[in-house]
Amino acid sequence: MSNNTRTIGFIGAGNMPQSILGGMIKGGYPASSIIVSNPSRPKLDMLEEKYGLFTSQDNHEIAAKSDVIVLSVKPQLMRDVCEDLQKHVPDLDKKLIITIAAGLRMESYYEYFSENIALVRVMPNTPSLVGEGVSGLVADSNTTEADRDFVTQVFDYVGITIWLQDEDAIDVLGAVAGSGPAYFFEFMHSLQRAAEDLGFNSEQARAMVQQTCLGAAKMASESELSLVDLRKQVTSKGGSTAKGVEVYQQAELNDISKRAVAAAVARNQEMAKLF
Ligand SMILES: NC(=O)C1=CN([C@@H]2O[C@H](COP(=O)(O)OP(=O)(O)OC[C@H]3O[C@@H](n4cnc5c(N)ncnc54)[C@H](OP(=O)(O)O)[C@@H]3O)[C@@H](O)[C@H]2O)C=CC1
Ligand SMILES: O=C(O)[C@@H]1CCC=N1
Repeated sequence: MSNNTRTIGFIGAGNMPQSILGGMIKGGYPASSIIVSNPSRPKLDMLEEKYGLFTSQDNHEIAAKSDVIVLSVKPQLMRDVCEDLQKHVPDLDKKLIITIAAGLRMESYYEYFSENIALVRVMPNTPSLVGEGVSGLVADSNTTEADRDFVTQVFDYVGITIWLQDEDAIDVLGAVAGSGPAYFFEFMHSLQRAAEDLGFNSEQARAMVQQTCLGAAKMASESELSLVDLRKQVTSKGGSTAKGVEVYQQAELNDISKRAVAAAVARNQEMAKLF
């Protein structure tokens, strides 16, 4: 990729930017072109030590040094952080701005900065750290094709990229894939606890759950069969799996997933109005 390396500066060093930049470096993006700011030192010290990144507690310094700024703070802090950058950092409309915040609409960023910024909204997820992320992307009309190619390349390093037509779709992708790892961890933990209740120690219980999950995900991604057919392959007629699956079906798993996604979409829409 490196015919297209730009200095990329993360504003905020929390879980999500750590997953993205860790995955980028693993994938071969030069660590010397990744810089990070954060108010407190511990995460910055870790990033310096682990990857040799340039870091600063000063958002202005990182934004000024960047060709591409990745806004990586919580939605409720975004207005303050952006308005402060707008006041102190020159030429923001000559840089590419990426935001990974959930919910907040592009029109909010035009309000914080100006309507001239080139903006891409990305909704990533934490498996980016291990190169298995999902990133939904929407760009505004101020971005160039080269900008969009750059963003695709960056997020291809950390998983799959899905360009979307509009911001409503990014809210839905966020509620399925952005939040999704938490749903799977919740489910895996419940299965772990079920094994523990029946006598397994937590180490064995976790090992069998996580390996089963990994195996199932790998089969799903390598198979041409539908998820329903893959499930049927495990479910012997008159056997034990049918009994277990029946319990999930009777508990209306489809409805539970539908309600979970709808609740997360609603919160994204709410955050767009609140902050
Ligand atoms: N986590 C996830 O799975 C996903 C998160 N996102 C989005 O990513 C964004 C970041 O989330 P996440 O990384 O999980 O959050 P975290 O809570 O892990 O991290 C937030 C970070 O922001 C830092 N911070 C606080 N104030 C400022 C400031 N004024 N300037 C710069 N940095 C600041 C905090 O620093 P300190 O430690 O010093 O307080 C902290 O390191 C959010 O907008 C979220 O919507 C999107 C998709 C998935
Ligand atoms: O919980 C959140 O708001 C963020 C967005 C998707 C995952 N984490």
